[in-house]
This record gives sequence, structure tokens and C-alpha cells, in this order.
Amino acid sequence: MSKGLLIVLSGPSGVGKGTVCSALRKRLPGLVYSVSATTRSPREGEQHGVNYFFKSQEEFRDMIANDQLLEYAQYVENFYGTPRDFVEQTIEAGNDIILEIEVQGALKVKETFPDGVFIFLTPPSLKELKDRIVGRGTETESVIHNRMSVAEEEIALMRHYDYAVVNDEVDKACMRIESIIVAEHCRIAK
Ligand SMILES: Nc1ncnc2c1ncn2[C@@H]1O[C@H](COP(=O)(O)OP(=O)(O)OP(=O)(O)O)[C@@H](O)[C@H]1O
Ligand SMILES: Nc1nc2c(ncn2[C@@H]2O[C@H](COP(=O)(O)O)[C@@H](O)[C@H]2O)c(=O)[nH]1
Repeated sequence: MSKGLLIVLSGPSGVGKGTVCSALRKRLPGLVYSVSATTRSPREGEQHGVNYFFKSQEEFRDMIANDQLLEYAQYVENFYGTPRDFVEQTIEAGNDIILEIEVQGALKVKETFPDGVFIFLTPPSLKELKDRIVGRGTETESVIHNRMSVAEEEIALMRHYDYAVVNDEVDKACMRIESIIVAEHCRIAK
């Protein structure tokens, strides 16, 4: 049995990774989502084990010490990391898995899984990015300011990815990602 694909979807905060990922999972029900661990507090409506595993600083440090994270990164004020076992077991079982993570973490995953599929979701413009993050209404003004500064640094690292997909419209972005996944499944192993 062939292994599943490890797909990494990155892009600046507010570009629409979560929105595109949910839409993609409706179109591809077999696609498994990697639920991350974070020290961030839950936003309204977010559920433990569904959106994130919400951890204290100490619990997160223990996960690092016990080598339970495939990668982790500090992003603005909080820590985020990908539970290792779930990703490895999913791929071994022949299923595709998608990680929705920021750029530092994605580059660490690339060191361990160079055969992964690395997709960078880009906004149509920086103005539209800011409008989306402000419009979501979940962050304070100072957090939005910090996330916008990080966004410019992240966009500069796009060249390390295999694909750049513009999220102008959710359906179009999903179709592009679906095409990438189909093509990756047809790739001849070298
Ligand atoms: N193509 C699109 N056109 C217009 N608005 C969009 C589009 N995609 C997403 N949005 C909106 O932009 C906002 C941010 O989207 P989302 O929360 O999915 O971003 P994100 O990249 O997952 O952010 P974060 O990394 O901070 O979690 C949401 O309000 C969402 O509805
Ligand atoms: N390196 C990692 N980054 C992650 C992970 N899970 C989410 N993220 C990214 O963090 C920022 C902020 O997320 P938010 O939910 O607070 O808006 C965003 O870019 C996420 O994609 C992870 O496991 N590792």
C-alpha cells in the first residue's frame, strides 16, 4: 500500500487557510486534518480536540520534552505545534493529511518530510489581507498589527514552497489545491 500525502498549507494570518481548509475537506472527505496543540486561549466557538488541543504553557513544554511534536513554533504571543504520532500514523495508513501551520513550522516539517507537498496561500493584496483579519473580529488592534508585520516576513519566504495559490475566491482556491493533490498522486517516484 502506498503512503498518504503530507500536505502543508501555510500563509499569513487572515489569508483564509481555515476557511479554505474546511471547504476543501467537504470536497475531499478522505482528507484528514491535523489538529494542532496551542497555548492560545480558545476563540468563541472553538472546541478542544476539534479546532486545537488547548494546552497550558507547562503542558506544551512537556509535549516538546517528550518529543510528541513533529514541529512547533512561537507565533506572535503563543506556541503552536503539530502532534507527531497522528501525522505519522495517518500517512502510514495510506491517507492524506493536511497541516494548517505557519511558515517557521512548515520549514521544519520540510526538513523531516522533504517529499511533503508545501502550498502557500497568498492574499490578492496586503490591503485585502488586513481587511480580512480586521473583518474576522477575533484579534485586538495590537495583535493585528503584529500579525501584519509577520505576514510580510512570511510572504518573503514563499519561495521555499512547492506551490503558491491565490485565495481570491474560496471555491477557486479549493479547486487549485484539489488539482495539486490530484497531480501529486500521479507523480512518478524518482
Ligand atoms: N476568499 C475569501 N474572500 C473573502 N473573505 C475570505 C476569503 N477567505 C477567507 N475569508 C475571510 O477572511 C477571514 C480570515 O479567514 P480565516 O480565519 O480562514 O484565515 P486564516 O488564514 O485561517 O487565519 P489564522 O491563520 O489567523 O487562523 C474570515 O473572516 C474569512 O471568512
Ligand atoms: N507552526 C505551527 N503553526 C500553527 C500550528 N497550528 C496553527 N498554526 C498557525 O499559527 C498561526 C496563528 O493561528 P491562530 O489560530 O491563532 O490564528 C496561523 O498561521 C496558524 O496557521 C502548528 O501546529 N504549528
